[in-house]
Amino acid sequence: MFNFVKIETHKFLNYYIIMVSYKELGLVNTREMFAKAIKGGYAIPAFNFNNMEQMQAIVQACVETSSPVIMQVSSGARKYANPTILRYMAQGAVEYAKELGKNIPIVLHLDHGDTFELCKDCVDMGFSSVMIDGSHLPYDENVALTKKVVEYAHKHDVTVEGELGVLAGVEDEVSAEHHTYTRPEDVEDFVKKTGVDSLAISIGTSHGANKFKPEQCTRNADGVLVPPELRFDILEEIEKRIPGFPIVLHGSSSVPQEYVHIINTHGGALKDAIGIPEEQLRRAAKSAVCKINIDSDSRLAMTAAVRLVLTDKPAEFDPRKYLGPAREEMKKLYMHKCEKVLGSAGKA
Ligand SMILES: O=C(CO)COP(=O)(O)O
Ligand SMILES: O=C[C@H](O)COP(=O)(O)O
Ligand SMILES: [Zn+2]
Ligand SMILES: [Zn+2]
Repeated sequence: MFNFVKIETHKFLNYYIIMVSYKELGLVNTREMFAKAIKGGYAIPAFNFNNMEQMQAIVQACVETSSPVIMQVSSGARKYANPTILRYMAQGAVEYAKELGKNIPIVLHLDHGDTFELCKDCVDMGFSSVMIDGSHLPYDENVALTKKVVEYAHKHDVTVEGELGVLAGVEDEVSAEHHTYTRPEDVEDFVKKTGVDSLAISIGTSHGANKFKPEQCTRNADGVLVPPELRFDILEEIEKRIPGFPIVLHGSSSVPQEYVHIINTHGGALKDAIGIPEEQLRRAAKSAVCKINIDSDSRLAMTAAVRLVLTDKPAEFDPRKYLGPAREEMKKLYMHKCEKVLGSAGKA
């Protein structure tokens, strides 16, 4: 019934873990989801989670809006929450969605996998999708590593996301104004040689809450900072070279200024927090972009809600009294993304 994987960690002692297929957990891979999203002109939300409140908020929001969803975990999340606990949380998410009355398609995805071993571990533990991010490597090494992951993952019907081009910002230790945009002339070769199911590209987004410096922005009539536009010309060129191929956008938080304001007026100190305007994400979602990654906005929603409660009710010390409102705020944010930005609402 069970498949055991032997992990040799010691000369004399062998450890075994139970291999699970994501299908046994009620999860789905991204194949059908992406095909429908490209045809329908919308994008699937890929929300990161690290804890129970985020998981619950994602499921509640996607059930209520009837949206398919990709729940993703980074290696940092695996370290923070423990890999086994996260896997059971994803399984719990599937059961929770049913309990809430809707069997929405849920993908459990590894975000920014950096080694073959990590990706293999996730496939063996029941992930239905993995990202191998070789974007920082020389091109040929990125191809070789990605191909190796694809070969293993596809044996288990797990889909794979690769990446070409370097996102500026925290991830790659390059400063916010330096991007290495994806070279459209590489994408066809990369997709053909590796067999990946989707491709993350770099067209001006970046990770975190400081995506642009104020000097890179202009001001609109209301005095609000407007960042430079994403490189839609590169996206269009990529679409021409690999028509209908699923494209992924990382670093797509919008950094809602309401949250930044609440945080900064309740003891916080966020400086120059600027994100991707929603209008540009709406435009991207209509194209071959079929997965949009959002993590920072959820962190901002949670932090704003917690700061509000702790400032306004300094005698409060029951975590449920601040994590509960934080969960409610994240749910509102996720619903907004599905309904008003990505267009995934009603597509489950
Ligand atoms: O790309 C992301 C996760 O892989 C998240 O991006 P943000 O930091 O813009 O939310
Ligand atoms: O891509 C980065 C994601 O936002 C995950 O971030 P993390 O590595 O801090 O968990
Ligand atoms: Zn990357
Ligand atoms: Zn990312």
